[in-house]
Amino acid sequence: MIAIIGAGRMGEALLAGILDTGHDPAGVLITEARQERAEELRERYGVANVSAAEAASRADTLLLAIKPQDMVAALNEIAAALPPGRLVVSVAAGITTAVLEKHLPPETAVVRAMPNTPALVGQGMTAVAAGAHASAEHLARAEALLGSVGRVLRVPEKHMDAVTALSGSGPAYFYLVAEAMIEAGVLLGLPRATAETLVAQTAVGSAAMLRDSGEHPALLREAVTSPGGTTAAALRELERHGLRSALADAVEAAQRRSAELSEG
Ligand SMILES: NC(=O)C1=CN([C@@H]2O[C@H](COP(=O)(O)OP(=O)(O)OC[C@H]3O[C@@H](n4cnc5c(N)ncnc54)[C@H](OP(=O)(O)O)[C@@H]3O)[C@@H](O)[C@H]2O)C=CC1
Ligand SMILES: O=C(O)[C@@H]1CCC=N1
Repeated sequence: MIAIIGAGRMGEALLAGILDTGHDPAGVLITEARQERAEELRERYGVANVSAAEAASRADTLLLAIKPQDMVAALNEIAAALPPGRLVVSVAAGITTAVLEKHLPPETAVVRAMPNTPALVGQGMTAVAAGAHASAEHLARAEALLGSVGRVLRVPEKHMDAVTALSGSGPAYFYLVAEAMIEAGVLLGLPRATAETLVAQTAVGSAAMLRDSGEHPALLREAVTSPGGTTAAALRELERHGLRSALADAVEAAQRRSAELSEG
């Protein structure tokens, strides 16, 4: 039995992705504070909403997808009802395995994970790091669960804030670029629907080549850039506006924020 504590945007992405892989909804519980939201998820996915204490007592694996700011209160609720031998996986930004362990019964196996929302369509990217009491079997169990909704990479925990800044928040950067490109197409006079189709498929195609061609992105970009052509003219403008340093500053800010969240 799996319990997802906090079925907000990330919790739902994981829930949908896990069920899509053929997992029986009867084997998944959710704990959601708002009744209306719980009812919506029950109707959409056929999963039952239970209290944190019931989830803790019934599920072998607890997946914590609540906001970092709500984490300590939720851990205290869970700890009171958690039998020995359970696995607790947290996807909360910034919350270290040490903080999780501190608020759970001694020796509890915890895994800190950082997924992203493309898990919803089975294309997630998750990094995992084991806590002090998680065995190889626990880590493998967390990897199998998150691997059902995309790729999983083991990283040392000291890299988790950087991972959060790059792949956890990363989809938002791509969506912002997509949004800006669509608006630019509209500015050039394209119908909005046409601009949306052109940008979405260009993103999908570029992502597939980036992942599957084995080529470095710089080489893929060069292949698009014909001498004296349109792409070179566009790229000069992107460089002039500091796209690379804007991204470096952005991921540094996200990493700093992730580290701050662990301070409560
Ligand atoms: N969104 C993303 O792309 C990613 C998010 N994460 C992490 O996932 C976590 C959730 O983020 P996100 O989904 O964006 O946020 P949301 O606010 O959408 O989801 C949090 C959910 O948890 C519920 N909740 C709060 N307290 C409790 C509690 N004690 N018991 C049960 N449910 C509770 C909230 O209910 P209510 O609305 O009523 O408060 C809400 O539905 C965060 O820790 C974030 O760092 C990680 C990777 C990517
Ligand atoms: O914005 C956030 O804090 C969360 C963590 C990674 C993506 N979303």
